[in-house]
Order: sequence, then C-alpha cells, then structure tokens
Amino acid sequence: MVRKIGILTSGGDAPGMNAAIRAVTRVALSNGIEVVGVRDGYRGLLDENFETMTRSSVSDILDRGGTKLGSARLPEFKEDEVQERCVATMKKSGIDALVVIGGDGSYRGALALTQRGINCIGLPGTIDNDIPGTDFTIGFDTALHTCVECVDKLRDTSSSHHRASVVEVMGNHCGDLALYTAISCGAEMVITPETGYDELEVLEKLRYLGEAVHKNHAIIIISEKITDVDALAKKISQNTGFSGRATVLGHIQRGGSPTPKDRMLASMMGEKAVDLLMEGIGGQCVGIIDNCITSMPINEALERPRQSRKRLYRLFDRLV
Ligand SMILES: Nc1ncnc2c1ncn2[C@@H]1O[C@H](COP(=O)(O)OP(=O)(O)OP(=O)(O)O)[C@@H](O)[C@H]1O
Ligand SMILES: O=P(O)(O)OC[C@H]1O[C@](O)(CO)[C@@H](O)[C@@H]1O
Ligand SMILES: [Mg+2]
Repeated sequence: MVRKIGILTSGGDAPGMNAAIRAVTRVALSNGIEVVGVRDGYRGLLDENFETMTRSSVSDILDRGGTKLGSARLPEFKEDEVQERCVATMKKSGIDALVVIGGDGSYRGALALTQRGINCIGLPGTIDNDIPGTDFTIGFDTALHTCVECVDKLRDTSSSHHRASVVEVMGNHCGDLALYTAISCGAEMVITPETGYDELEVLEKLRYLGEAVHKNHAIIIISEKITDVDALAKKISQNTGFSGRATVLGHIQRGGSPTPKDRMLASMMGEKAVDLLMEGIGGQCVGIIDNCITSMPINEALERPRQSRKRLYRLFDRLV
C-alpha cells in the first residue's frame, strides 16, 4: 500500500506543471496519502531537498506558469550509482512512490527508478508535444497560444513593410508547435524536421509568392535547430523582393498562465497518476488518446512511433 508519494518536475518547464502538482497533491491527500515535493527534478532526490506538501502548499498555483518545485537537468542521473543514492534518500524519507512530470528523458529516469523498486508514474510535461503515448502534452496548448499571439502581431508589421518574417519556434526535434502555429496563423510556409529544409526552395517559393501571387508579405514558421534564421532572413533580403526579418520566440514560449485546456489536462492526468500508484502500478506513463485519459508502460510508450501528422501537413498545403 502506498503511504507517501514524492513528486518532481524535470527537464524544460511547461505551463500546467503547477496544475499537475496541485492535482497529484490534493488527490493523494484526499486518499490519506502523504505527499513530498522534491525540488529541482532528480537533483532534489540526490540532495534530499524535500518539502512536505499540504493542501495549502498548492493553493494559488493553478493559474501560474513555471513550476513551483523548480526543474533541472541532471545528466549524471543516468549513472547507476547516482540512481542508487536517490533510491536510498527516498527510502530514508519513507517515499515509496514517485510522480515525475517531464519529457522523454525524465520518463527514462522514472523507468530506471521503478526498476530499482520505487514505483514511478510519468506525466507528459513539455511544450514540445514530442512524447509518444499521448496525443497532447501538458503545456503544448499554452505555448501554441503564445506563438499564435506573437505571429499575429508580426503579421501586422510585416504586411506594412513588404517583409518576409522568419519565425523560429521551439519543439526540440518535433515539428508540432511549428505546424499548429502555421495552420492557426495562416502562414505562407512551414519548415520542420518532418518537412525537411532546402534553402533554395524557400527562396524560390518566396519569389513566386511575391512575383506571381503578388503577396504583400510572408510568414515562415520554422522549428528550432534547423538553420540559422538570421542568415536565412539576410538571404531573403538579397534574393527575393521581400525584406527578410528573423524573430526567435525563444523561452517566452515556455511561460505564461496555462490555458484552460492545459489546466484540465494536467488535473485529469494528476488524478490518474495517483489512482495508478494506489493500485500498486509503476513504470507507466499517463496520456490522452482520442480524448480519453489512458496509461501504458513507459518502455512501450518510448518505443512507439509518433503519430503521423501527414493529414495536417496536407491541410496546411491546401490552405496556403
Ligand atoms: N536515459 C536516462 N536515464 C536516466 N535518467 C535520464 C535519462 N535521460 C534523461 N534522464 C534524466 O531526466 C532529465 C531530463 O531529461 P531531458 O533533459 O532529456 O529533458 P526531458 O525530460 O526530455 O524534457 P524536455 O525535453 O521537454 O526538456 C535529465 O537531466 C536526467 O536527469
Ligand atoms: O531551457 P533550455 O535548456 O534552453 O532548453 C531548451 C529546450 O527545451 C525545450 O523548451 C523543451 O524541451 C525545447 O523546446 C528547447 O529546445
Ligand atoms: Mg525531451
């Protein structure tokens, strides 16, 4: 029987992590289970940086971005010896199960701890939407809203100045944030790891848009880690009729009050995590698939191919 649950947030923060912390805490407490907040991801396990969570310690955080518990990356957590030390600190404090809110890397850590005898449940917290085993991650919807708001503003000024705006969005190696932003904002081009990138093709398309379609401006949404967007903007100015400007949205995408959709998702997933631990289940991750809250083994989720976005790319092409 689970008596004390630890909870931590790990990897890049995401809006809605606080809502998940609140849900796990309150659902567990209402079932007579103690909750311990672990500060700064796996580092807090190593340093025994724990705080007892009460109902009031999660008051007033539902609408806050970031994570109350702090997040970190701890590369040495991959080492056996470090994991063993973490298990020891948890045992010493009576923590017999753990909820890990984070991305795929954090999931691997949760799986490793489960294999060492501490039941862990992973919740998908990242703006990247790059975690298999769920249609949507906590934070993606809020980041999308931020991107859309920014690109709508860029369109105003781009159209006044006959400019082509190259907008770099996050996503790690996943194109979802770029694709959803591009469709939502009516962008002229989208470049992601899935579409591939050919600079000459981009310049050619812009010349066509300017000369044949008589477009006054163009918005190009591009995923991070594909090319130097400042250099691309310069090439656009030199080789097309548009003046190119680059905007990197950067970490602004990770902040802000979570949307109601993310708050709901986080609350439902937090509840599911506690339910699973109460059933004595560990090594699983929670997801939302076809609008239902589900769970599956972490190793199965990590091996699953990501859902194809072919239909959405086709939609984008049809809408341009
Ligand atoms: N293979 C692994 N085994 C054990 N722990 C891991 C492993 N990979 C990552 N971790 C732990 O999880 C932490 C977070 O991983 P990572 O930096 O990949 O972010 P993430 O959880 O994928 O989130 P995001 O990509 O959204 O920022 C790492 O710093 C490390 O402590
Ligand atoms: O906060 P950092 O370490 O700069 O990490 C940035 C990365 O984290 C994410 O925001 C979330 O995984 C990615 O989109 C981005 O590549
Ligand atoms: Mg990751």
